[in-house]
Amino acid sequence: MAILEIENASVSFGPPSNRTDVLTDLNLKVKENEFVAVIGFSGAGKSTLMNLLSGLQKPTTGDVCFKGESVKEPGPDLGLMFQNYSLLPWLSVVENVELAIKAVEPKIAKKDLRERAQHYVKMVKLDHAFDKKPHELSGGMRQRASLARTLSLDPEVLLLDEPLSALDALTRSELQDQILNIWEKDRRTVVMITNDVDEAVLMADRIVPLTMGPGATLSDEFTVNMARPRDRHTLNDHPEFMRLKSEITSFMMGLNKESKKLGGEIIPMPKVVPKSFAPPVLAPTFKQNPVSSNKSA
Ligand SMILES: Nc1ncnc2c1ncn2[C@@H]1O[C@H](COP(=O)(O)OP(=O)(O)OP(=O)(O)O)[C@@H](O)[C@H]1O
Repeated sequence: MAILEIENASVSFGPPSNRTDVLTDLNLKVKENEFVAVIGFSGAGKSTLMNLLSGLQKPTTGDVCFKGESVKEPGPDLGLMFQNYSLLPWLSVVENVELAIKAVEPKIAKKDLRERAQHYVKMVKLDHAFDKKPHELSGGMRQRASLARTLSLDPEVLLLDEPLSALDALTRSELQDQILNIWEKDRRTVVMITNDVDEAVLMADRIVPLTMGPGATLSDEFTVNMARPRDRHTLNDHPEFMRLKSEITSFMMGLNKESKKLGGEIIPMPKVVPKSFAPPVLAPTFKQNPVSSNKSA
């Protein structure tokens, strides 16, 4: 049975007279302990999809179910890590995590609260930055703090919205490994949004492409039949990795071409002719150069 399921869902914004259909006919079944990557272009509706899964966004039609029950609102079982960290700037790393824990366990004792928060901060290897405020952290450290905060809710499903998008290649690899370690050790279920094909093949069991918007939908998935742990250093010699990478990349490029063909309506611009481009004539403000005036004399 699926732990998380989207059934024929769509999401539209705006009044009927000016409606934007962002997602249409979505169907997805995520099994317990699975790692599913959703891959899509910028603006396709990836964050809207994550909001839908987490209960932050209600479907316009259809349903989203967690363990067979309709998801009505966000809750600790579905832990969403946002793309833009969203840490509170006046709180330290450990206090940001404490705030999340207190939201689900308001009566937790102060000592337990600190211990629990520290446990998650250590898990993402930020021990050296317990008391630092977000502005004192690098982008990668903020991503880690944000991940620690999501993990501290102890969610059954981790919903990661492009968690590594703002990172340089080295930090990105390091955090990919940390997410995989946490997933493997705690056997959680993960749905991760990414726009990086290599990352999706390295990390996921299944990769589901999101087509281009408006009215984006999930297309047929790619199954990653590669044993774990996957060694990033030898991936480029792995025939299955190369095959999948090439197939997914061609598929995504095909989507891009298709959407350019469809979205080609050209709106004619009104013919506006400026009166004049000539600069205004200004009165001379400089004195005549005495040397040149001597020469001409
Ligand atoms: N609350 C809203 N009201 C109206 N339109 C919205 C709303 N939220 C999202 N949209 C529109 O839905 C579309 C998809 O947005 P979304 O943020 O889900 O895309 P995305 O794939 O996550 O983009 P990116 O990769 O750039 O973050 C965009 O055209 C956006 O303008």
